[in-house]
Amino acid sequence: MNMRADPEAMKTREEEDILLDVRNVSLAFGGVKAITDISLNVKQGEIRAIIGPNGAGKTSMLNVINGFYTPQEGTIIFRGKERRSMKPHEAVGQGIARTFQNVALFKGMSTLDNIMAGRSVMMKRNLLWQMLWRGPALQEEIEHREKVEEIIDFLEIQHIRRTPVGKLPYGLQKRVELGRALAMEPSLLLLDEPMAGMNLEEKEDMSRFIIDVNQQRGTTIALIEHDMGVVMDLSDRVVVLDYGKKIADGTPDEVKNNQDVIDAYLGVPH
Ligand SMILES: Nc1ncnc2c1ncn2[C@@H]1O[C@H](COP(=O)(O)OP(=O)(O)OP(=O)(O)O)[C@@H](O)[C@H]1O
Repeated sequence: MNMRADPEAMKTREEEDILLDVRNVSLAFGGVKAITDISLNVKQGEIRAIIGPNGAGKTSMLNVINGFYTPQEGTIIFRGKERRSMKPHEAVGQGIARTFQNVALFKGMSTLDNIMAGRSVMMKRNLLWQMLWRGPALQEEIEHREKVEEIIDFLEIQHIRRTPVGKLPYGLQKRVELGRALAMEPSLLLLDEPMAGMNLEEKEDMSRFIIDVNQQRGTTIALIEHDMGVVMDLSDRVVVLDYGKKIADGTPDEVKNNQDVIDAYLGVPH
């Protein structure tokens, strides 16, 4: 049978490609509608951007995806399974990790320990287990440390491994935060404004690492970013929100030339 000619087979293949499917989600805080009936999906292996003017609902959407907020309406299907409510720590267990708009690291701890802290969510052995069975627990810790070292090499931050992160320039702090999220080995990595507050050189470095994470580690990425140049360069597909609604969804070129998007950014009333 010619698979190309079979619409059902093609549909199934497309569904298999979808890692995250957000369907008709609405979220309100009291009377404030942060998200109104938004559907979007993230395909396996892509870099997906969520953009829009201030207050458009981007962060709310990221918080819905990672389980921090439970929407009043709609469904979320991740890796083919529907879920309605989930705690953020469960998101990590399911393979979703994120970074934050303002760096959220343990400032007094070293780079190494911060990334190790990300890894600790994956450690199976609890304290009692470690006391009773030192051998296997030690072996497990060695394996986790090897993974952390691999991330430190990958992000080229060997030279700051012992430095307390509070003493690092902002761009490097953001890179350590990326490392901590990678330590969770996510299948979906959420980045909330990864370039915020960075200078041009730091932005170029971060862009390169995001592409490397995607291409070399095969991690699917969904990101919020205000820097349009970065978004258009990095993303495979872009969804545009405005006043909590989806106004466009497509390739960077399609979105760039969409009149609703141009109007939203220029502040044209609609
Ligand atoms: N916890 C909350 N309580 C009440 N209202 C909220 C809350 N979080 C967001 N909102 C409101 O929901 C709307 C969408 O906010 P959100 O932060 O998701 O937008 P955003 O696109 O991420 O904006 P920005 O680019 O400024 O970060 C705004 O009107 C905001 O005031």
